[in-house]
Amino acid sequence: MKPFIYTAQPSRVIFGNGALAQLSEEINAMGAKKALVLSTPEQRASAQKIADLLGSHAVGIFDRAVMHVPIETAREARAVARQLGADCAVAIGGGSTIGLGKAIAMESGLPILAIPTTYAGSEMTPIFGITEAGIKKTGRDLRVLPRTVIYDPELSQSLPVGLSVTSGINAIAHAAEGLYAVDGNPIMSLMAEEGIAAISRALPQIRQQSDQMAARSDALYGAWLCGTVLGHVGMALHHKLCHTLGGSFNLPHAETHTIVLSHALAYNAKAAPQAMVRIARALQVDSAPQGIYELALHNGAPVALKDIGMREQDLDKACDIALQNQYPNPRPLERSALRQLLQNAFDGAPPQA
Ligand SMILES: NC(=O)C1=CN([C@@H]2O[C@H](COP(=O)(O)OP(=O)(O)OC[C@H]3O[C@@H](n4cnc5c(N)ncnc54)[C@H](OP(=O)(O)O)[C@@H]3O)[C@@H](O)[C@H]2O)C=CC1
Ligand SMILES: O=C(O)/C=C\C(=O)CC(=O)O
Repeated sequence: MKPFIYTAQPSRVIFGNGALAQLSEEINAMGAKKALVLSTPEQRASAQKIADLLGSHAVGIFDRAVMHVPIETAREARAVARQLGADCAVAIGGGSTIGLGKAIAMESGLPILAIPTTYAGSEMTPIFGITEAGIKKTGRDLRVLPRTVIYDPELSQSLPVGLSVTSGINAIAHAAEGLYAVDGNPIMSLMAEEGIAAISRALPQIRQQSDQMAARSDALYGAWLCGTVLGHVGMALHHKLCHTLGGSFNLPHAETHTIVLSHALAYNAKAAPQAMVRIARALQVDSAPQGIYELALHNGAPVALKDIGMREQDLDKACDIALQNQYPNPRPLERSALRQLLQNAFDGAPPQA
């Protein structure tokens, strides 16, 4: 066993069908009495349901969360929280809404209770992201780690199948990179392998029948595990590429992760053989990169960057940005191999080692 350091992060998880019924009890346990409920405009009805459940312990709803937390939205939400005297934020939705809660917490220290309905995993991490003047900055701060997380699979039943598949592969990406993280540890590796297995068996079932509760439960369980890995260990090439493509070329988050992952794993395969064995074992396939590619392909997810808005003439620029600011990665970053990786991802070609 290699030496390692493991620092557990404090968060309380309530998991199960109907777990939302415990919301008021959990808000009381946090010592909060004035919750500000957060959502996207489209999920306003869910936010209203939360406010109704909280009754006099809800002071308002802020329903303007959008992807990547623009600083203007963060400022607006912070001001509303202050005006209403909120003493906690309840975020229902995906990474965009939970990210807005984090932007409030970062300034005010308000505790967050998160109710995730996608598989992105932000609820389990102390990572925040804020976008200012077109540049997204991310960082880690324990103040933004949600205090309590309620995972209720019933709430994810309405997540469309396409989004469920790409969001699930977004979660798998956290676990896959966690398995070769420079600061990895055996606990996170156990969670990573179990998380990949749970999500990869759930996605084909969700595709067949999107409201199948056992599969929704497996997927959310996997998302919890994979999000925990993201929160505890450092990510590498795959996440860097996705942030570059999302941040500089405005590509959609989960779809970008879905397309890039098989290629990033192929790039790292020879340098991280143990991680590849564990990913393949979790997927029940022979090859980790090919297994991820087929998981996307067979479940109707996009496999080519050209199909989600990337322009071929921007691939060189994307490669240059991804090479800036060196970061730990199992295989050193080599320009020509990285450029080929991006070309393969652009074309939708199968991953090549
Ligand atoms: N800080 C961290 O640790 C992490 C941050 N992130 C960040 O989070 C964002 C991505 O998170 P992600 O969850 O993929 O994106 P969103 O939160 O934007 O959600 C993705 C989509 O899911 C839809 N959706 C969510 N819940 C439901 C539901 N119950 N029923 C129907 N549709 C639903 C949303 O619809 P609608 O718009 O209609 O609400 C939206 O179109 C990115 O900005 C990413 O950088 C991601 C992972 C970790
Ligand atoms: O960009 C952020 O807000 C922070 C982390 C992530 O998005 C993780 C990911 O790329 O899925």
